[in-house]
Amino acid sequence: MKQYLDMCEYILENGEDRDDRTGTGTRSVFGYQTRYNLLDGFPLMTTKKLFLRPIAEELLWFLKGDTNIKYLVDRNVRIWNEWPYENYTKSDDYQGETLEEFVEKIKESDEFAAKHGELGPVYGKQWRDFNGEGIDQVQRLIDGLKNNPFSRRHIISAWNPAQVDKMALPPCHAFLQFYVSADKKYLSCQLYQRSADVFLGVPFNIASYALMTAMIAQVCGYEAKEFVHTLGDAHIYKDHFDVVRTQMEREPLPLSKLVLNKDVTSIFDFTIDDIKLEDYQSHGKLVGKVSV
Ligand SMILES: Nc1nc(=O)c2c([nH]1)NC[C@@H]1CN(c3ccc(C(=O)N[C@@H](CCC(=O)O)C(=O)O)cc3)CN21
Ligand SMILES: O=c1ccn([C@H]2C[C@H](O)[C@@H](COP(=O)(O)O)O2)c(=O)[nH]1
Repeated sequence: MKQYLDMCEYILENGEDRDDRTGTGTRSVFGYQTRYNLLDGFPLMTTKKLFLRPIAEELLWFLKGDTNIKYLVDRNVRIWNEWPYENYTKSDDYQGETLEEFVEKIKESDEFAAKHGELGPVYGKQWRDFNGEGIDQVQRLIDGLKNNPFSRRHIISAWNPAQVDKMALPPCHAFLQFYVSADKKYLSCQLYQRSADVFLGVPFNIASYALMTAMIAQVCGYEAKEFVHTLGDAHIYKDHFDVVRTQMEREPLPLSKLVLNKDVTSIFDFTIDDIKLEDYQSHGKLVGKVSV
């Protein structure tokens, strides 16, 4: 995934240093596009070790229309915990619990999770029930891809101006479009991501949408071809500069292969056991702090 490393280099060399909402500070460029040919292999980063499981669990959580971290916490996926915790520390119920203690309470109590594990109407809600009006964008997408492949309206939007204020974090990967090849063999996907944490978030986002494209392709009778990733504010947090430079010194390795259970015919029927990665090779893990 040389494209990704080239992007890191481009940002470090050409970006402007800016303050940001989290207070960490970033180096950032506006507008950058990378393309991943899914026929070459599955684009899970090879220059640092990642696991597909949390990424796949998060995608299944979106597809369920779920917006409470309990589903993720129950499966030991930690990536969304900081945001409800932030809100909890500001609530009347807060008794000085650490993040770990908070997560333990989410796991143990449905009631606590219902009250404090909600992220608001984030991705899953907008995908499956846009604006709370029963509009299932995923189902419409699937129907459209099957029945009207050459439509230019194969869109999913997580960006909902009427509800962004109610979300713990407004959607970053916000606008998706799909495209069927002229011979009706291949499906491609483009994502517009308004804000991109290039070290932590972007490797997750690439793998997540590559996986989603493969799942949608399977249930619609296509083969996944290309993922086009278009970024708005593409930034590297200051406290990631060193790990990113380390990563840039590493040679990309051959890509892994995604294997989906071929018996699944509805996008809503996939489970984690239907999603397997083969021949994943990577360099060692690289750790960076997540800015909240
Ligand atoms: N600043 C920031 N960056 C993000 O990427 C981000 C947010 N905020 N807020 C919402 C979500 C949460 N995301 C996250 C959060 C944490 C990791 C992370 O820590 N990844 C580790 C592995 C974690 C694990 O496997 O449990 C990594 O090595 O990539 C990744 C994406 C992506 N998003
Ligand atoms: O899927 C995701 C979700 C979030 N991010 C990053 C991008 C930014 O660094 C933060 C969000 O902060 P905003 O101030 O709302 O832009 O999270 C990501 O890269 N991928």
